[in-house]
Amino acid sequence: MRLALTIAGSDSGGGAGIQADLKTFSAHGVFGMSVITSVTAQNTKAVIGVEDVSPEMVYLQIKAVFEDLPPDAVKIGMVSSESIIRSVARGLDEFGPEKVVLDPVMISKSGHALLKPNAVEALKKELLPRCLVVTPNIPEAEALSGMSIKGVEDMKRAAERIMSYGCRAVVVKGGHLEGDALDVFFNGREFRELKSEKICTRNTHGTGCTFSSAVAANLALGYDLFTSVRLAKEYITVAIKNSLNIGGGVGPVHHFYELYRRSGLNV
Ligand SMILES: Nc1ncnc2c1ncn2[C@@H]1O[C@H](COP(=O)(O)OP(=O)(O)OP(=O)(O)O)[C@@H](O)[C@H]1O
Ligand SMILES: Cc1ncc(COP(=O)(O)O)c(N)n1
Repeated sequence: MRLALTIAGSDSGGGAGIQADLKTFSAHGVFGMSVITSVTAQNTKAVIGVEDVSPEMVYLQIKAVFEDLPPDAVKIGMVSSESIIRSVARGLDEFGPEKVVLDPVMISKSGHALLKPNAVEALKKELLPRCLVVTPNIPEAEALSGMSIKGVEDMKRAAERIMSYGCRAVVVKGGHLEGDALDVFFNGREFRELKSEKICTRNTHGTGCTFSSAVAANLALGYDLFTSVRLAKEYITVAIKNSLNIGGGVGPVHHFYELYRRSGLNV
């Protein structure tokens, strides 16, 4: 059995964060483990409360997992504050996982800040250099690169700037731009574009969390980095196509559709 760890925030509504990550790991047949950085009270409509876990407790969860169940890949999502970022960096340094995927979560789909504005610099300095791949959406890539992004050429320039912080690859996700859902992969040598048709739905809660944890699951399964990203793009596209119209706001993507379909169960 391959093992994957998510270090992220809890979403009580089950659509994003830790909950989306664990569902994604299970759908890939990978054993999922979690380090909870923050507890959010949220649903499809809003985030109504956020309480951070103490930095020491974040570190202890990492230690407990690595000392007994060393993961084959790690995904990092919401890390909220500078002190939590430092605890995660301490854990990564101590246990040295090679395959780390960072989804630099900043703002929820419902518009709530999930990263303190003064923590962006810590994210760049402390976490980017310790990651194999970073997967920002357009606003996150703008914040990390300090440039505005209007199209694919800007996505490529931003990816180059983000690489300069020391990660080994970047995927700039284009879900927030008009037109096709086009993502740009850059590994410092070549750019590759991953394109799918834009699916017309408002139910896209948790797309970024799901995409990055699918990349981590594929890395844990032993695929190379670009194959892991390409398979994750296929996974998120099916998950959005079958997203769930539940709740009164932005509904979640559907993780088990492909699994159910293959096993002949009705969904
Ligand atoms: N409507 C859509 N149709 C098809 N693919 C989409 C759609 N929206 C997003 N995607 C794809 O989903 C993945 C996640 O991209 P997105 O830009 O939504 O991330 P995100 O904003 O970080 O998500 P989140 O809001 O959950 O943090 C990317 O591969 C993107 O191309
Ligand atoms: C705990 C947590 N982590 C990440 C997101 C981002 O997901 P989205 O942008 O789809 O709201 C979220 N809403 N909550």
